[in-house]
Amino acid sequence: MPMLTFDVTRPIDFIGVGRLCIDLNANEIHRPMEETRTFTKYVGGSPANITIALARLGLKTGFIGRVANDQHGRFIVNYLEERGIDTSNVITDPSGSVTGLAFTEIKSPTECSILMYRDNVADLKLEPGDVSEEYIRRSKSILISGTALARSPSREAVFVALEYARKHNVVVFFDIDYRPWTWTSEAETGVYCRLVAEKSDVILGGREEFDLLEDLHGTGQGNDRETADMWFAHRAKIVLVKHGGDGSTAFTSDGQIYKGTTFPANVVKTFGAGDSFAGGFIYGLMNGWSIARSQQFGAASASIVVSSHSSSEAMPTADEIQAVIDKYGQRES
Ligand SMILES: Nc1ncnc2c1ncn2[C@@H]1O[C@H](COP(=O)(O)OP(=O)(O)OP(=O)(O)O)[C@@H](O)[C@H]1O
Ligand SMILES: O=C(O)C[C@@H](O)[C@H](O)C(=O)CO
Repeated sequence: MPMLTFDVTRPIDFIGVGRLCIDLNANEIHRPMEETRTFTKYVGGSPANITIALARLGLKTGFIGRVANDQHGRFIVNYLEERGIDTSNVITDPSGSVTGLAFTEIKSPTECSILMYRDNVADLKLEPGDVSEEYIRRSKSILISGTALARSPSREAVFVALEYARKHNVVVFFDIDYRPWTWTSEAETGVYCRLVAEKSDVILGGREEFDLLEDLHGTGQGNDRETADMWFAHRAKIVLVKHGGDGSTAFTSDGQIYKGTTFPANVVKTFGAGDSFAGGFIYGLMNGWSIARSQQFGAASASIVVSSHSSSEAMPTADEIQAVIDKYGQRES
């Protein structure tokens, strides 16, 4: 198995980069948004959720991002601090931007959708000058979310973070995290995500997301093996393709394939699955576990989060995840 090398002398385990937002999850589940009256507020944004997952698992985490200078921005920073996430590199944007909102509709356990409000959002105001080389140099790993590439100056800030990560041997996780709201076109998404994928050590995405990087327009028609080989020709050591309720497939640059199964869940909603999976999977890799065990840990974590109302708030502890694995057995295929 190709090992990722995490520098154990670094004081920070993991830094999330990009989106800090608010999720407003429908309280009246099994109803369309048109009939939904009340929502519960949680911290959201995929890289925020993954960082919260890893903090919950006990890693030393930090974040690089911008929040709006409003009550929601302060809610987010306070929440991260309560969770033990270092916010010294979270900047309050002074430009009058707003906090990104994700309204979630839970029509049925399988029919969920997200409605995002992302005009003039603070997270995309992140500037290259906000990214501290010293901060990144102190971390073992960083996570880039594809959505942070959707607009300048956040796009340039991501490339600066990548340069520092490469320079200081910081492991780069890239989650394609495609959200159509913030991009101008699929071609634009493909171009910028490819540039980051080429420089990343571990790439995570759904089949449709990888298709966008291969000019297949998110059809779900691409071939996982060919996808993996495309990125192994660059820098990647692990390519993980997520397949929803069908599990995931991990490819490693030494030619191995690992099929990850799912754990039983009382599904409330499907969103949050990818972020909780990523948290558990990254945690396993950072502990030096096998790919199969890391995938299993991610899948068990996801089974807990899809059975809950929130994404961030529901991120489980290592004991809670292990209890699921113990209950249902190893479920490796
Ligand atoms: N219905 C489910 N029941 C149990 N586990 C699930 C279910 N859906 C997803 N998972 C687990 O979560 C992992 C990631 O899910 P998925 O492929 O849906 O990610 P995603 O598309 O990034 O999710 P999201 O909806 O959060 O964007 C899967 O590989 C699986 O282990
Ligand atoms: O990533 C977002 O901005 C929304 C998330 O916080 C939400 O919980 C979700 O979609 C998770 O998949």
